[in-house]
Amino acid sequence: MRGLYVGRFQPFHKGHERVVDDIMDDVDEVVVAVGSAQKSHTLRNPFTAGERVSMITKALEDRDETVYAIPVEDLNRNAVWTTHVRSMCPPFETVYSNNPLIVRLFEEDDVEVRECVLFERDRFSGRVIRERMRDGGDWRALVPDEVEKVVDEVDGVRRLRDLDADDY
Ligand SMILES: Nc1ncnc2c1ncn2[C@@H]1O[C@H](COP(=O)(O)OP(=O)(O)OP(=O)(O)O)[C@@H](O)[C@H]1O
Ligand SMILES: NC(=O)c1ccc[n+]([C@@H]2O[C@H](COP(=O)(O)O)[C@@H](O)[C@H]2O)c1
Repeated sequence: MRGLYVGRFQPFHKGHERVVDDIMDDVDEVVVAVGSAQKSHTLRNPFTAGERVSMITKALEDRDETVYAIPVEDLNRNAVWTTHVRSMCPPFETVYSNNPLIVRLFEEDDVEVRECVLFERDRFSGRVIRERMRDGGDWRALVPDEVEKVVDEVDGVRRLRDLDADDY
């Protein structure tokens, strides 16, 4: 059985890692859909799809279960987005999400949706991490070591600081 977990993962953090580990208790393989794949180089979406795939693949490579990290671009038609996701991913039976739109779209498609338990959401949040990167706070403690390496490899903190605040 495969489970689908959708997010933007800007960046992939320890809260996401915990969710994937919880999903692995339920299913044999996890499909991580890297949403808004076309977006990068903005304050809300600083990292490319390839960089996010690299973060997820490396952070989870020591797990026994197979993880597929698949970029999925946004579509200007919510009504057919689930079909679009299916067309990009290996078959899955269950979706894990707290995003109300995603829950609704998959439930209308008769797919079982399960809630993700939030893990220290006040710290483990993409927004908090991006703000710390910009402001010089300690973001490194909030992401897996492998994600820290990918951010450093692409000089991600400097990229974020150079971005225009109006892009958020
Ligand atoms: N700390 C966390 N614990 C458990 N689930 C989380 C946590 N943070 C995010 N999630 C869940 O992971 C999914 C994907 O999250 P997403 O990529 O939007 O990260 P985020 O931290 O919410 O980022 P942002 O602050 O940029 O919106 C969502 O369903 C979200 O609810
Ligand atoms: N019509 C669409 O393209 C559509 C619909 C629902 C969710 N999504 C995407 O799913 C992802 C959900 O992730 P977040 O939980 O980070 O918002 C985002 O990338 C969002 O753009 C896209």
